[in-house]
Amino acid sequence: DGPEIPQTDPPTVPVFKVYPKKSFPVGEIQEHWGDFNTFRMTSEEKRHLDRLDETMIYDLREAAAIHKTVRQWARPFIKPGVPLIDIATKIEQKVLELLPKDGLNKGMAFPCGVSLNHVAAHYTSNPGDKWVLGEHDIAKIDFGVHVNGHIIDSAFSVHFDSELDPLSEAAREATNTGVKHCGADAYISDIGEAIQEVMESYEVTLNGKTHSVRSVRNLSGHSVQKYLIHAGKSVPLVRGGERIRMEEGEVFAIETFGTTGKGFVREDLDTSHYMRPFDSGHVNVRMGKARGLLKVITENFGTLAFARRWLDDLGESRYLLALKHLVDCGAVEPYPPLCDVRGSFVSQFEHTVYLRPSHKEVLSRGDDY
Ligand SMILES: O=S(=O)(c1cccs1)N(Cc1ccc(F)cc1)Cc1ncn[nH]1
Ligand SMILES: [Mn+2]
Ligand SMILES: [Mn+2]
Ligand SMILES: [Mn+2]
Repeated sequence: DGPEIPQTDPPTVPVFKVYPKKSFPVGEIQEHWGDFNTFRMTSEEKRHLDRLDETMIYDLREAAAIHKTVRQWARPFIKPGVPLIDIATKIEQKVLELLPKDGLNKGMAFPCGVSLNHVAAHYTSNPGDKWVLGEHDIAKIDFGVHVNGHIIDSAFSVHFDSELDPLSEAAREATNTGVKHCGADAYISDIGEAIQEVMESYEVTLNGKTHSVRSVRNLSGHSVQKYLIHAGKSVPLVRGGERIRMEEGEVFAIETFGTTGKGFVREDLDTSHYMRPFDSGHVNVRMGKARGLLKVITENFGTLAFARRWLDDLGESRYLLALKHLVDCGAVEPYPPLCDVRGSFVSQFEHTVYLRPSHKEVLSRGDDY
């Protein structure tokens, strides 16, 4: 590591050169939820355990520093009249510049989603998408950054009509409540209940009609592991979840979605997000072009999610039939946009939280959200 290099405006210096010897900013430290956890804040043994996983915490903080730098830089051009494809590609390109991109060691963990209005998640422009952000829209900007497979998954909502303020505020506060209720040994069902209570305490009036904000009941936060964006535990947004506990050492993406619609999302519109199953092992694909495409996907994305347009960036063309074949034979999983009813509006905020032995660290906390 040479001497630290000050970040430029606009940011162009890879973040590991700005912070020498892994002195990346520390995320927001919170105590674990529950008075059954007070022993953690004091015990020497727990602080000792904190120090054991140095590489992971530094990788997460580096990825978080990049997420925060990029979303601050991007905010001025997330405005009405800007094509959605430009928002997604500019954010992705800036992430790759600040890492910098290094094969499967440093990169995007999944595509930059730009989901509008009743579309809650998993929408990003496919090649040729001409859609433009509108002044009455609410956009969910959701992107992932990883360093050595350690993923920061964080998202925020952008809107322009002040009528939508309570809808955005509801998700922001519900997510912060979820984050606050995280802790080693905390029940994920208790978190869901706390989230729903805050979310549904908000109401929003649109075109003279007042709605109580609802939690989307079939979306959830999720545990995260190395190179695996959803690691098996889901954190519900409503009461009545399973009595499953969070555990020390786990990383969670805590995300909440508020809606003026049904509070239930279905898959709709064209798929743009894809990901190989983590446990897929070797799949023998008969169709030649599909076999070649699977090789490109495995080499460039591994078990991380990718966008259809990223295949074009790699020089692939006329790949849709081969991609469909890979989906049909289970070699690649599609993640279509998740939509509430048309005409409804959905908001989202998301943070990545690390349950360290002595404290929890809200890695993606910035001074924006
Ligand atoms: O809805 S999920 O599939 C999920 C699975 C189990 C519990 S939540 N998903 C993980 C994911 C899947 C595919 C992607 F391309 C990107 C992410 C949550 C999420 N999407 C965006 N941010 N966080
Ligand atoms: Mn403390
Ligand atoms: Mn996300
Ligand atoms: Mn997530």
